Amino acid sequence: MAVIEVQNLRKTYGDTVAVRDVSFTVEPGEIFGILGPNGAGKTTTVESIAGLRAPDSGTIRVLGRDPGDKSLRRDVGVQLQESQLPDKLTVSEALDLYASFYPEPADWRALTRELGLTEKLATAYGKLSGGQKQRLSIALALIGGPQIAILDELTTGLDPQARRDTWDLIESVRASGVTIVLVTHFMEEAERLCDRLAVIDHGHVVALNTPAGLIAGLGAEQRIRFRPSAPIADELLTALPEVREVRRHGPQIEVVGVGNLLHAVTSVLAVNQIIAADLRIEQASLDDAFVQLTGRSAKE
Ligand SMILES: Nc1ncnc2c1ncn2[C@@H]1O[C@H](COP(=O)(O)OP(=O)(O)OP(=O)(O)O)[C@@H](O)[C@H]1O
Repeated sequence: MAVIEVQNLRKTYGDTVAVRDVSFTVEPGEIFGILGPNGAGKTTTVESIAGLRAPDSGTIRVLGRDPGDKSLRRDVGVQLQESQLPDKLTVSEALDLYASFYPEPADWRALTRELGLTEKLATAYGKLSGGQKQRLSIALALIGGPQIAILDELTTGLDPQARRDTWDLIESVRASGVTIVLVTHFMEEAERLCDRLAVIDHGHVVALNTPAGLIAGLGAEQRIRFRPSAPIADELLTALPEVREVRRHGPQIEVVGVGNLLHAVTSVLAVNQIIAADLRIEQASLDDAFVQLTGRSAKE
């Protein structure tokens, strides 16, 4: 059974339609990504799932319950974009306070270790850097030992090393059985972490698939370049259904095509006892898929 079901969600703020018509389900134990350009409606969608916004229409079920159901506070951990704590509260005080809300809190010392916050336990919230505040808000989302964690712009403001550490943490949280909903605009993050992604644009789901499925759905061309160890006739390659074009660049051959191009080309070479030296492959990325779907780059 799906742990989150969103059906025809719609939410407006005055004249602004933030979410027009969004539907998707999240399965137990998956890392589900919500990807989209600025203002696409991602935060409004996850805030509605977290019970923080009342939809104008549509239905949401979280663990089979209404998002407003108080019993969900224990089961759903939320890290939102702009969580604010009192400036004078120290990191350890904040963790103690949040842990006290839950009957079986997670071991926050282990969490802070994984998040690189151990040295900041005595530091006041107001004195933390943006990245440290971000890491604390992730720890606070996980402290209740939730079944579902909703993380909005998880690694924004983190340096590349901290971002990678956070990815490792998210993977270990998932390995412990937690379902994760991740709002992101980092393609690398989406590709590395997410099992499935909903791409949201102008308040609609424009694609719903695995990262690999989104890329394959482009029907995008791939290019393979190599130097054959012996002469090869173009016809041997152009006869393959995957191959669209063969170009020659001096000793190098460039093959342009679709589908499982690499397998098709290397099989023909093997049959003809030709070795492909200096083989390079250029493939479409999730970024390409995103641009094709939304007409914009995620970084804009
Ligand atoms: N509280 C609010 N009052 C009025 N308009 C809002 C409010 N919150 C969001 N909006 C508007 O609703 C639309 C969707 O916003 P939302 O924050 O859900 O998008 P988003 O995809 O999360 O964007 P971002 O990536 O920039 O955070 C935007 O046009 C935004 O300006």
